[in-house]
Amino acid sequence: MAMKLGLIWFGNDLRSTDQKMLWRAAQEVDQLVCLYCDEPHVKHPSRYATQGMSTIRRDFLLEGLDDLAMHLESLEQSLFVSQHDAATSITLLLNALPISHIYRNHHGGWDEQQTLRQVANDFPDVHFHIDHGLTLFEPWQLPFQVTALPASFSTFRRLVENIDIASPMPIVRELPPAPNLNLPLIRPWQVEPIQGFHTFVGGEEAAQQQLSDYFATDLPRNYKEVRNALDGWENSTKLSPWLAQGSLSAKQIKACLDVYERDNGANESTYWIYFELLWREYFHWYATCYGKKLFLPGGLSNKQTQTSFYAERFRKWSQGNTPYPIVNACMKQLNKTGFMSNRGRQIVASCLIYELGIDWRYGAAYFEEQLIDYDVGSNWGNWQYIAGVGADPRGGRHFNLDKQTEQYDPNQHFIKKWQGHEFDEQLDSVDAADWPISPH
Ligand SMILES: Cc1cc2nc3c(=O)[nH]c(=O)nc-3n(C[C@H](O)[C@H](O)[C@H](O)COP(=O)(O)OP(=O)(O)OC[C@H]3O[C@@H](n4cnc5c(N)ncnc54)[C@H](O)[C@@H]3O)c2cc1C
Repeated sequence: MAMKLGLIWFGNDLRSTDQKMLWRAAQEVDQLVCLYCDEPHVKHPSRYATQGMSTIRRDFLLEGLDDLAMHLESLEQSLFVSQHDAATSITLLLNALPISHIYRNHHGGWDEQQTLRQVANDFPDVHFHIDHGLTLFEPWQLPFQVTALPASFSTFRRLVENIDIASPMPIVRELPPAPNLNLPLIRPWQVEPIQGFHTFVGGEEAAQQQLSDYFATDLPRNYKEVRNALDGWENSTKLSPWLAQGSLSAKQIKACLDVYERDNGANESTYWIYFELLWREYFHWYATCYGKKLFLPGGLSNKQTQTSFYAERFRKWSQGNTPYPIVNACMKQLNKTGFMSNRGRQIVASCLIYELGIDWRYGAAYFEEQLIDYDVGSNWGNWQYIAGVGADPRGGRHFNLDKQTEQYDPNQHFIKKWQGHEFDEQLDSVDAADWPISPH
C-alpha cells in the first residue's frame, strides 16, 4: 500500500494538548509535516499606518512557537516554519510532496477563510479535515446555521449556554515521523532571541500554569465583582493572550471551571467566567458569518459612518498624550505590556471614536498591532460594538470619561502609575509647521 502523507497546518492553535488534528493525523497517515506560516503581511505596515506586529506581540508569538516545537520534538516530530504566506507555502509543499491529507482548525478571519478556500480549490484531490479547536462548540451543535447567527449576543447566549461542551482531547503519545523536506524558506523552527522581559510568556507551559494558578485560588468566586478593574493581575483570569495564540483552548478553561464549581460550588461569578467565554465564542462565529464586513466602516449596519482621520490626534492617542489622563494611562499600559483591561479598552475606544472623531478602524488596527491577545473576531467585533456598527442593539457606547475615572480610578492610583497626567496642553497643533504627516 502507498504511504499516506499528511500536513498539519497550524495557526492560532499553537498547542499539543486538546488538539484533534494531531489525533486524526496519528491515526490516518504514515508521515506528517507540521507547518506554521509566519505570514509576511503581519510584519509590514498596514493601510492604517500600523507596523504589523509590535515587538512584544512578536516575542509572545516566538515563545509560543518555541514551546510548540519543543512539544513536537518530544513526540519525535518537527515544526516547520515558512516565511511565505500560507497559500504559497502549501502550494509549494503540495507540489513537492505527495500530501493527501491536510488538517486544519477552522479560523474565523476572512483572510484565513479565503486562503483555505483557495488551496482547497486548487487541490481538489486532497482531503481537507477541518476541526473546531478554537471554540467551545462545533457548528453542528449550534441551534442555527452559522450564516444565520443571532444579531445580538443576548439571543446567542440564551440559545447556546446550556449546550454540552465536549471534554478536551486526551494527550497524543505518538506521531508519524516527518518526511525529508528541503525547500527554501520552509525550514525547521529555530529559536529566535527575545528582546527583553515581558509580563506574559507565550506557550503552552505558561498557559497551563496560569490556568492552574488561577483556579487554585478563591479568585473565581469574586470574578464578577472585580473584573472591571483597570489593573491588577488577580482581577481577571488573564487567559486571553494564550487563548488567542491557541496555546490554551476554551474547552480546557471550561473543563477547569467545571471542576472548580464541582469542588467549591458555583456562584454568579463562576458563571460569569463562562459568560465572558461565550462573548469570545460569539465573536468567533460573528467573524465567520460576516467575513469582510468586520472591516467595513459601517460594519453590519447600512450607516454612513465618519471615516475621518487626524494624524496628530491618532499619534497622541496611541502614545497616551491626550487631554484625558485615564486614556493616557491605559494606552501607556498597552504600549509597555501588550495588554489592557477590558474596561480600559472600552474607555480608550470610546475616546478615539467620540472624543477625537477618528474612524474606529484605526483604533482597531492599532490594537491589532499591539495586543498580545489580538483575536480578529473579538477585536474588530468589540470595536464595532462600541462604534455602534456591530452587534450592539443599543447602537454604540459613548463613555463619560470623568465618570469612568471616578468609578474605576477614584484615587487616581492607576493614572499616576502610568503618568496619565503628562500630556501636551493642546490636542491639535495650531502652527502648520507642527503638523505631522505620519501618525508615528
Ligand atoms: C475595543 C476592544 C477590543 C478587544 N480586543 C480583544 C482581542 O483582540 N482579543 C481578545 O481576546 N479580547 C479582546 N477584547 C475583549 C476583552 O477586553 C479581553 O478578552 C479581556 O480583557 C482579556 O482579559 P482576561 O483574559 O483577563 O479576561 P477575563 O475577564 O478573565 O475573561 C475570560 C475570557 O473571556 C473572554 N472575554 C472576556 N471579555 C470579552 C469580550 N468583551 N469579548 C470577547 N471575549 C471576551 C476572553 O477570552 C477572556 O480571556 C476587546 C475588548 C474591547 C472593548
